[in-house]
Amino acid sequence: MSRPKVLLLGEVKHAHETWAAIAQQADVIVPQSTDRAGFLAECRSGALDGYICHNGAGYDSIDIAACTARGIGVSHTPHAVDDATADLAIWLMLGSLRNLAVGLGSLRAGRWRGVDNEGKGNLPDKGHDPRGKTLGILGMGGIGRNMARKAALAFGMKIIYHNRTRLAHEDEREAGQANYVGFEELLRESDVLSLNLPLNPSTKHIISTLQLSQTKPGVVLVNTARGAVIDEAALASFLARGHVAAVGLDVYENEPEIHPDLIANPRALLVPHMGTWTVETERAMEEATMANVRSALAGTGLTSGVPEQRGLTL
Ligand SMILES: O=CC(=O)O
Repeated sequence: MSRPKVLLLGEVKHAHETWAAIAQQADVIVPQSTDRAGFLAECRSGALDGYICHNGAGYDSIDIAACTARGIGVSHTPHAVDDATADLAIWLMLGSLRNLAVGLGSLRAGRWRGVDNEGKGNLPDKGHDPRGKTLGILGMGGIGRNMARKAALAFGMKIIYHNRTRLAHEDEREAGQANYVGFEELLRESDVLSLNLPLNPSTKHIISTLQLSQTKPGVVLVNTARGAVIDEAALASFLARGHVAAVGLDVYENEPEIHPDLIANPRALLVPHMGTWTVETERAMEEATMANVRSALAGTGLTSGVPEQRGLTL
């Protein structure tokens, strides 16, 4: 029997031993093409068949329906990213509540807290403490729950959430005594609104003009999920008008482009998609990806297949 083939896209940065074990079992193919057409031709030559093991929690870059139709199983790395992404969401939340983007930017421009040596300029608005505020979480998967727990335990926040399905009582308790609410109530009641849901056709622009107009004046918005769950132009306009007091963003609709009004707005705390950018988390993600590769090679399917394919034999 011929050896299975494993196509490697990108490079292994941490999990070298696991990768070496895979290379003993399978022929590793590293694509040589430098453009899309060439790459597709290489895939057609037989390398891509069977499984796609994606190194990432979000898999909006993969057409799952097309894969399912062709019998291709797809995996992702859901749990490995939870801590690091939730940590960044907390950081963005605290930084936005405290108007830190203003201070960070002005300090480097030689203006202490926004004011230069001659006293010109404006002090940033005073920030707000998280304690006692309501954190609304849209999307209560692993990252949402992790953030909820930290926000409740460490910062004394009250947690409400909306999700496609309500969590079990025990899971709500562990997620900082989170209270399930309807979508509109979430918009109305949140002092901080954090987006922690996957991007797919039904969540694209789930936050747009209508939804933003239902939020509390002075709301703080945090997004570590995917840029396109928010209508970025609508967000920039609500921020410019001050209805949204501040935003903390790690993700954007057209990365690496960012809406110019967000770049220009000192109340936008902006990070270039670094939610999982830690040594430990990158390693855990690679290991999770390779666990899927090894399980597929062993003929036992995927260890963390995407939810859309749950129950299918692929
Ligand atoms: O954005 C990061 C991921 O989807 O894992």
